[in-house]
Amino acid sequence: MRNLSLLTDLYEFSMANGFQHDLPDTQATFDVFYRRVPDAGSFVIAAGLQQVVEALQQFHFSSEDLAYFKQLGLWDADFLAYLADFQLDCQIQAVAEGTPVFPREPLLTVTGPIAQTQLLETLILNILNHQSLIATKARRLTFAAEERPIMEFGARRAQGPDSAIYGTRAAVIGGAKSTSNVLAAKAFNIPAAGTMAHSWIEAFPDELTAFRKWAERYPDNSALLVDTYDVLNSGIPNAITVFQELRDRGHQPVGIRIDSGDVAILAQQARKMLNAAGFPEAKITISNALDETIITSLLQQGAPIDNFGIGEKLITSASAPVLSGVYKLAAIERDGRVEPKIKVSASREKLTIPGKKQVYRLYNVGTKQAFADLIALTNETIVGATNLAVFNSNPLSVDHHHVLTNFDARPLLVPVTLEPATQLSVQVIQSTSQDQLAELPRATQRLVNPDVYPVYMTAALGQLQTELLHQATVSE
Ligand SMILES: Nc1ncnc2c1ncn2[C@@H]1O[C@H](COP(=O)(O)OP(=O)(O)OP(=O)(O)O)[C@@H](O)[C@H]1O
Ligand SMILES: O=P(O)(O)OC[C@H]1O[C@H](OP(=O)(O)OP(=O)(O)O)[C@H](O)[C@@H]1O
Ligand SMILES: O=C(O)c1cccnc1
Repeated sequence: MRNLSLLTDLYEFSMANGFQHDLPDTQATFDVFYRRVPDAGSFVIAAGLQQVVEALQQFHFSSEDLAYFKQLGLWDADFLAYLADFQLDCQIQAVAEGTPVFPREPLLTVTGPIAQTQLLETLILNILNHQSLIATKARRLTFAAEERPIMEFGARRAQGPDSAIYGTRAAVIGGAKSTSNVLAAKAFNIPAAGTMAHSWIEAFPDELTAFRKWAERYPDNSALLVDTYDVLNSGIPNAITVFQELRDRGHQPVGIRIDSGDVAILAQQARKMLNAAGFPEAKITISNALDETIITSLLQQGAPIDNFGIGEKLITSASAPVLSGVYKLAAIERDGRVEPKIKVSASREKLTIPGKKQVYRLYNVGTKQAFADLIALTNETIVGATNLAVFNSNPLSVDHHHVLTNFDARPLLVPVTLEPATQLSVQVIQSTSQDQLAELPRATQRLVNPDVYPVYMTAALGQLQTELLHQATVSE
């Protein structure tokens, strides 16, 4: 496992050095949250916690790191000695991977000595922002595909090895069923899947020979790529010939892949031809720069597609390539006294929510129907109450005050162990993610103009935010 402890911005070290001197014995709590959902969706699928845990388990500085720091000449000997003996002493709380999370609510919190918590900012954001972005994109694609299987095909177009490997992991959390990426398949125990490239077809004297050679070698994995020359006049007729030969030898043909042209029309024609030839069970896979808009359109056109192969638009989240998750100071603590902190900015949207917090998912009583989330201070007790006054957590909201009645509340942030522990498989994460999505109002999940899901703050938290905002603006 790599040590990623230097994968950070220089200023984190510079601040940590200063904190060691100027704020000794000070604990801090930072929150990770985001403000805007990529692709104008309504939620993000949280992903990457496992890799955060692994990075933190490894967090230390080697003798080469220390030699490099010395050479930089920026920090004093005390701080270098502190880094040499570095022992991470932070507590992490986080939502489970695969949880749909909404703007402004913390999906991970870090509490510990302020120098340490500051040092972790960039690394934690790097991991969570990437995987959550790709998991969210995969969820959109899965929604568009109406749960038809998606094969992740993006390794060749990902932005380098890490984004291919961890992007694939995130894609499966978001709903992809298999991957062509062998390293990711092995690392995360994901089904490895694939068909063939055009080069296979081109390398033989003709298409029929290429299909036959493939079927001889892989009689039970005969997904044939039919668009190298002419889908309707050559690709499908040749595939049918080979499927008949396979059946005569006692094998079940898998299907075809179409990778160019008007894939709705070609899939319709292909379905008719395969059915007429006695292969109604042969699957049709489509690929070629697919995204959720194209998939929605293809299904609206009635294209009889069984599987989607999706590469570049998934692995790079091409239409929305950034998730701007942030890491903001929520509180500091000294001599047992907690001091909540707020960041006021010229843009009201960027006002942070102060204090040590918990996030609750609220359900209609006795049901699994979630109707809102609630951010509360950790020292508040949230039970299914009648008449709980709350504030909208969106500083731009107009309907600021609400009263909630009769709900069940489930806390989302749970303690995360940094001790070695059994990992959940990505398939289990995918399936619990789907269960959690099923709890949300369906209209929050649609791809275009989804309903806004309310995220409230308790009255105590709302008042704290208002007070701190007032103090900060008065003291300016
Ligand atoms: N019926 C359709 N409706 C909507 N989008 C489609 C349809 N058929 C294909 N597309 C999409 O349109 C885009 C362009 O398709 P086209 O076949 O022109 O691709 P291309 O990459 O230019 O062709 P080629 O792969 O042969 O070079 C692709 O993203 C493809 O998935
Ligand atoms: O378009 P994407 O969503 O990224 O899906 C992956 C693409 O990668 C392959 O094309 P490529 O031209 O690289 O190789 P090929 O010869 O196998 O078609 C495949 O045929 C898809 O078109
Ligand atoms: O197996 C496939 O069909 C495949 C793999 C990667 C990229 N495009 C297609």
